Amino acid sequence: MTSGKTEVLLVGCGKMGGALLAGWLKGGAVDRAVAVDPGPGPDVFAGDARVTVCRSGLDLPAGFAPDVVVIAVKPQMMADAAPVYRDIVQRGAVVLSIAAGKTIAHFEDLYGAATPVVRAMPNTPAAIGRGISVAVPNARVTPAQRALCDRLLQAGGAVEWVDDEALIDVVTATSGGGPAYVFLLIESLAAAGVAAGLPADLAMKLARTTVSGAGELARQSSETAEQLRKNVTSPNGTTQAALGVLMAEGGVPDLMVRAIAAATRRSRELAD
Ligand SMILES: NC(=O)C1=CN([C@@H]2O[C@H](COP(=O)(O)OP(=O)(O)OC[C@H]3O[C@@H](n4cnc5c(N)ncnc54)[C@H](O)[C@@H]3O)[C@@H](O)[C@H]2O)C=CC1
Ligand SMILES: O=C(O)[C@@H]1CCC=N1
Repeated sequence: MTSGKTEVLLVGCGKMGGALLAGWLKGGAVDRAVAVDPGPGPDVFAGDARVTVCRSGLDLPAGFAPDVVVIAVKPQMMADAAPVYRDIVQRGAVVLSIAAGKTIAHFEDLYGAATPVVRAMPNTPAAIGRGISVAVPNARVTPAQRALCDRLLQAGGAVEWVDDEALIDVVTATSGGGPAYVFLLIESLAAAGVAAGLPADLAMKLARTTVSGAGELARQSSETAEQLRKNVTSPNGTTQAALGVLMAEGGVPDLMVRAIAAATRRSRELAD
């Protein structure tokens, strides 16, 4: 922090890092950001005077001492991307990682055991301020650093903090990847409508509007999801006929358990 200003180093400015940066700039959470990415991701921010784009971590502006280093590269790129920031982290920055699987211990090994690290898992609705993140700090994170990370994550929507890092793998499986499951629902609903005879554009409009409308209703309503489902389901009606298929053994509830277990396992594998 320079005279009360918040300075961020963003490592990886792709879909998730870019969405977060857009939110920080829009909400004024960040006064200066240096975005490092060898690809075109940060180019859309080049016209913003608060943003400096670097193609490599070796080209950082001289004397740059950010308050926080946000790690937003793919876990598979971590070994290439992250080590170069050791000096800058050791100057006092908190590390905020949103990478799937990579543990707090991974960053302590990389940057030193005394490094303050927050491991967080956001999701892509952060791009419209409607995401949700879950974060866990290590013991080195000061209250001010935690508050800073909270502000940065809040630019993308809601934030929850937990103490048990193992939960982050399950969060990754549930809300991190969750938007993809919902988009698959839209795709599947539209394709099934087409298979049953609807024109493709009408089927997609019905699927997209129904899923987003139901999502908004779930957000605004005080009723449980189960009750909202029952409100649609007339006894012995059409929805009940469909749910008899979707909720049968091996149907959506069972599939979801298997899907979340598979993603959680994968998150744990990505730790290495
Ligand atoms: N996409 C999603 O829904 C979510 C992704 N994440 C996590 O966010 C991280 C990034 O994922 P995405 O944004 O989806 O991927 P992405 O591929 O869109 O972005 C990654 C960016 O890193 C850049 N990059 C590659 N090597 C680099 C290096 N050496 N230095 C700096 N930048 C480098 C790439 O050019 C790319 O722009 C991953 O660790 C992922 O687990 C977390 C939550 C949700
Ligand atoms: O698929 C992934 O590995 C990342 C983490 C959660 C969403 N995307």
